[in-house]
Amino acid sequence: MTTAGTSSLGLPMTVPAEGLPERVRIYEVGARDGLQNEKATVPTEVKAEFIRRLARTGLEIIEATSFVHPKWVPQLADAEQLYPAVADLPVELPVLVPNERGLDRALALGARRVAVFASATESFAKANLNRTVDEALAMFEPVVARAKAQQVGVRGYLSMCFGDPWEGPVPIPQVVKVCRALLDMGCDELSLGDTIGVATPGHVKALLTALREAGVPVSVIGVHFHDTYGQALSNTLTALQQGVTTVDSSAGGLGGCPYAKSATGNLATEDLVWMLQGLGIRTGVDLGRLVATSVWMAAHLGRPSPSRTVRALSHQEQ
Ligand SMILES: CC(C)(COP(=O)([O-])OP(=O)([O-])OC[C@H]1O[C@@H](n2cnc3c(N)ncnc32)[C@H](O)[C@@H]1OP(=O)([O-])[O-])[C@@H](O)C(=O)NCCC(=O)NCCSC(=O)C[C@@](C)(O)CC(=O)[O-]
Repeated sequence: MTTAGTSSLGLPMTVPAEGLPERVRIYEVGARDGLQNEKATVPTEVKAEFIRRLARTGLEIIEATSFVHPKWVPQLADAEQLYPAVADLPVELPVLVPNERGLDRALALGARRVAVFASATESFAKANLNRTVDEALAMFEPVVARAKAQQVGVRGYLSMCFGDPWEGPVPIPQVVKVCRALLDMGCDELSLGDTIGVATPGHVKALLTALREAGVPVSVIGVHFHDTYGQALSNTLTALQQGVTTVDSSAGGLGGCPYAKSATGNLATEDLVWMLQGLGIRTGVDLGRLVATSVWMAAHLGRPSPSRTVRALSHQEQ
């Protein structure tokens, strides 16, 4: 590989190998996916400061919160207070909205990017949205239509794309069908969720191949891996080799889903940035600042970050 200077940490940077992108768009989900699962309530001001610090690392997309029913996700019940506290940051701040009620709440605060969240399996659709897969899609249709009419960007998450804790391995055609439905209703982009972290690289390649064959352009696909079996980075690399350039991750590896048994932390943004830097792929993120932010957040949560990179680099600094 050809070298292209050194990274901020003094590591040799390489030019991306053939078949890998020059830049990856990191979609940071720590403040939403990460914090939605915390047992102890995180004060709104701490969440706002977390998002401000994340914005100073160079991250350009920071999912802020969810406008869901507060009884379903009590940890994010402060969305009305949090969103205005960060709305003036010079970054994109998407929010989750499950239905028109959620969209109304988000639009009232000036949100410009929203995300609906579907499931590839009936069990998770019921557990997470109290709906069948089709009923959930019907609930999203007016949300997407109204958002698009106001030039608000819409992401379509799809959970349980690989395995489901109740149903086991998820057939690829079932996943492709819901992806198509989300795109056909007008979603601008998809995020393929390995909600419980059971995917492996071969499965990732097979799903991305099937989506390509079904006419889904890879440019609209993002990947969202959890690290239960330590496969999140391998899965990400496989996705990049298949042409994906949007990767979801969570600062410090925070995360999990309150409605999915065995969902563990997301791919840590630091681990992702470390790998991408080593591959010579640009992200715009300052890894040192990001590690400091996750160490700061971990202190508030009262436990160390599970991210290997956070642990390695924060030990180096001591
Ligand atoms: C979809 C619902 C609301 C259905 O929940 P439901 O109980 O069926 O709601 P409903 O439509 O029957 O309405 C019942 C009451 O809730 C109110 N209500 C209804 N909607 C809202 C709202 N938006 N905001 C505030 N209030 C709301 C509504 O107004 C009504 O109030 P009432 O008339 O009885 O006084 C519920 O199931 C819900 O909020 N679910 C959210 C679950 C969630 O947020 N899960 C985590 C996100 S998904 C995830 O983490 C996975 C992901 C994305 O990261 C990717 C991956 O890893 O796979």
